[in-house]
Amino acid sequence: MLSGSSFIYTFRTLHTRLCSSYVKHARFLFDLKENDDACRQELQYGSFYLFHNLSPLFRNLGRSFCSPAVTTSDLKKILAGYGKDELIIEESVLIGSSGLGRAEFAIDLGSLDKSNLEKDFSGKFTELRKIAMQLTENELPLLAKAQSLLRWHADHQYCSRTGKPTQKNVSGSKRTCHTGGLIYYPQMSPVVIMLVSYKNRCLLARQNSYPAGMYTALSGFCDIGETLEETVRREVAEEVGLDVEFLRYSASQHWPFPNSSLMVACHATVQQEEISLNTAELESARWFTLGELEKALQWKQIPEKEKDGTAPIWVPPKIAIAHHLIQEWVQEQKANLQEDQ
Ligand SMILES: NC(=O)C1=CN([C@@H]2O[C@H](COP(=O)(O)OP(=O)(O)OC[C@H]3O[C@@H](n4cnc5c(N)ncnc54)[C@H](O)[C@@H]3O)[C@@H](O)[C@H]2O)C=CC1
Ligand SMILES: [Mg+2]
Repeated sequence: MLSGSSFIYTFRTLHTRLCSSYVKHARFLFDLKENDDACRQELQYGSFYLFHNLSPLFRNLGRSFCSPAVTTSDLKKILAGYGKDELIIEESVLIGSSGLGRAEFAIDLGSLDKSNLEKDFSGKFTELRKIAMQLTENELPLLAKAQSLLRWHADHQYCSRTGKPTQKNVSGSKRTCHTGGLIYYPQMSPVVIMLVSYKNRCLLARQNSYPAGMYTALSGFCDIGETLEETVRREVAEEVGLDVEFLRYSASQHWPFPNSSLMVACHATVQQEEISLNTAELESARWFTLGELEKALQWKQIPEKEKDGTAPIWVPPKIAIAHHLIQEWVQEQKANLQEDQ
């Protein structure tokens, strides 16, 4: 067993090692983002995640799926067959770096024939949303980032001031309108998601577009000029007519569906039970007990309807930050109950 001081030493050494590799990684990516020559050079040795009209390529591995990272030389060989090797520079975006310290890129090959590409790369281009629940915790954020960045470039081909085409830098971290001297950077919309609670129950809601039986935490886009705290208070007032008393930050998540949002998750308490539902926004909202939520969290896939046609209550899957908030609240309630015993 480690003594106190050697434990601290080991922890510090480990921490330093982790930090220095993290710092190296961050500086490496910073250089590639800012320096076109360095990024062009790295494009020779990187790996590529392939997309077709924003759908990533997947290979079926029997019980799971993976999105293969293709090397530059393999990609070059195949693109040369289409007479399109220049796409590597024109269309690639930098999305991260591998454990081996090589850059990772994403490229959308939407201008080429989809079924031929699927044969060439032995996979299928599949909508990310359809397959998201089957991906690992590392794979989904990387593909979500890649898809969001590729979508942003596809949607920002022209300058909104001059109407002239914009040019991507090599890494794809920005686009420039050289006529107007304007630079555009990829954007995410800030969204708050809050699990409102009152005493020992919490509030979940559903919109009529949600799948049957699914309830989730309240959420809403930030209006321009608002702080996150103001958005939480306004959205809760707008959607269910309650006044937030206390707010506690929990975590955040990049959410690519349907567009790139930065989800900021928190717990909020209110001092009033009576809900006044805004039916223009929500189909239903109600208070849930600990027992109901424990049950709702147990579903690993969308539950079948009951014989009488009613849908069991379920909550978003683990990939959604709403799941994390609900899970956190359940753990806290259980801990409170244990303390009271
Ligand atoms: N990852 C997660 O756990 C969850 C993610 N979400 C995401 O949060 C986002 C916001 O959810 P809602 O409650 O529907 O928002 P909301 O309550 O603000 O209502 C949506 C409406 O806000 C307006 N709006 C204002 N700014 C907008 C913008 N930048 N982009 C799009 N619409 C804008 C539109 O009229 C839209 O119909 C959605 O994209 C949804 O997918 C929602 C719940 C769970
Ligand atoms: Mg909302």
